[in-house]
Amino acid sequence: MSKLLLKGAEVVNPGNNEIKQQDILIEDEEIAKIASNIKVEDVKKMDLSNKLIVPGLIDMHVHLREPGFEHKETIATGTQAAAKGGFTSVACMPNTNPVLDKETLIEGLNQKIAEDAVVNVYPIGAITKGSQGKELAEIGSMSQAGIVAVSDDGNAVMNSEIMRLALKYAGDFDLPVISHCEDENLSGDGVVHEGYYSTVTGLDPIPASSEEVMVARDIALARETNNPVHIAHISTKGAVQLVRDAKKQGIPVTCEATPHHFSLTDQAITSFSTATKVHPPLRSKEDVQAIKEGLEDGTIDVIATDHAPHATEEKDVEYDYAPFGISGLETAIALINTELVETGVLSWPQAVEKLTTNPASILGLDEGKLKEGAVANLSVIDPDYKWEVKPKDFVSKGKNTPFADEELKGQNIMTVVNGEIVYNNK
Ligand SMILES: NC(=O)N[C@@H](CC(=O)O)C(=O)O
Ligand SMILES: [Zn+2]
Ligand SMILES: [Zn+2]
Repeated sequence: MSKLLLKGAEVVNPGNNEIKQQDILIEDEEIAKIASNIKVEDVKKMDLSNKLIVPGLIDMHVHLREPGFEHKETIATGTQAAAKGGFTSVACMPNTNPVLDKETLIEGLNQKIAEDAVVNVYPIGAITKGSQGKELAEIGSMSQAGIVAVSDDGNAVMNSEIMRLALKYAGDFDLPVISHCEDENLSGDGVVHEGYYSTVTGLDPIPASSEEVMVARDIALARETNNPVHIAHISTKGAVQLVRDAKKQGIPVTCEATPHHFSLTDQAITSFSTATKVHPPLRSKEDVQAIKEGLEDGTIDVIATDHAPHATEEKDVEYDYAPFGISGLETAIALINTELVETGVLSWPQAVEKLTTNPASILGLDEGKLKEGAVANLSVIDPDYKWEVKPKDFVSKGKNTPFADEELKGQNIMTVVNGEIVYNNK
């Protein structure tokens, strides 16, 4: 039996908002014991004092790009980036080529995951065939193949009747619908948030209403069907308020925010760097403040990276022509620590809840808790570690980050998946 004893770490328990100094003993793939001062013989020991141990983090929104866009990312490189970032599980979006819209494609992906992934990967299936928004995809049979949600992420489901049917149909299989909220007519050819900085840069604007009308629509559909909708990458003040009000009425809606949307405002676009081009666009100072308030008061359930890697040559073009997306897995923990924990917006247990138990409950995963007898999925975070973001050091193929050369504090230093150390920088 292989045994590993993690000694003296600050163990973060999201459930009861506490941090407690404890040892954790891992035997094979299980957490055998959590207690203070565990004494055992014949064991590999690691001193982790002043480090945090958190339940394996779950990123419920990543783009792994396989099949079809292997030049941007693969299951191998994307999951290695996840492991480095402290994530032991990711849910991957179906906007690949072909779009993951049927059982055989999910089965093919599962095969690839079994061969190449270093962390747990849960596929998300498309809502509509080809994510074209016209006809429902084979949600029922994809559910047999193990998808954890459906989404046409990257595209809006513009037809409200299709979205209503999707909610009902997905509900029959207990699958949440993850909505990329964007009214494509309002977005038009826009590339940045509509406001002061779109005016001064002359870049084409995307109004906040493009997101908000769809959030309002999806809330109405969730109320009517009583099936859960999860709003991806929420980014505006108005959208946060809509979700807050909906939750008060008991409507089954949840939402997530990304690190880039709580860390950066649209001022960043004045660099004209295509690394700042993302869907939804980086928003105003007031919107960023509202995201932080939503995280703090629980309106925003989840922090997810929306890891959207693109090849350097694809981003190395004029702003209008670059693809939307930010490579996020390897900077998430540092941004959460720097922007939310150090500033008092969230405690570590509160942040960890949005990275473990909350996404697990939305996706129906039996994960996200450190407890004896559970599979050993955990990460070790050094909250004091200062480092500079160097995209060339990313293990993701996507070097597209707007945080290049920034000094951040906090980083994941070790990741354990199913009892095995898959990343170690201790
Ligand atoms: N977020 C992005 O800017 N891009 C995503 C699609 C998406 O999440 O909508 C991508 O697949 O590149
Ligand atoms: Zn999206
Ligand atoms: Zn996405």
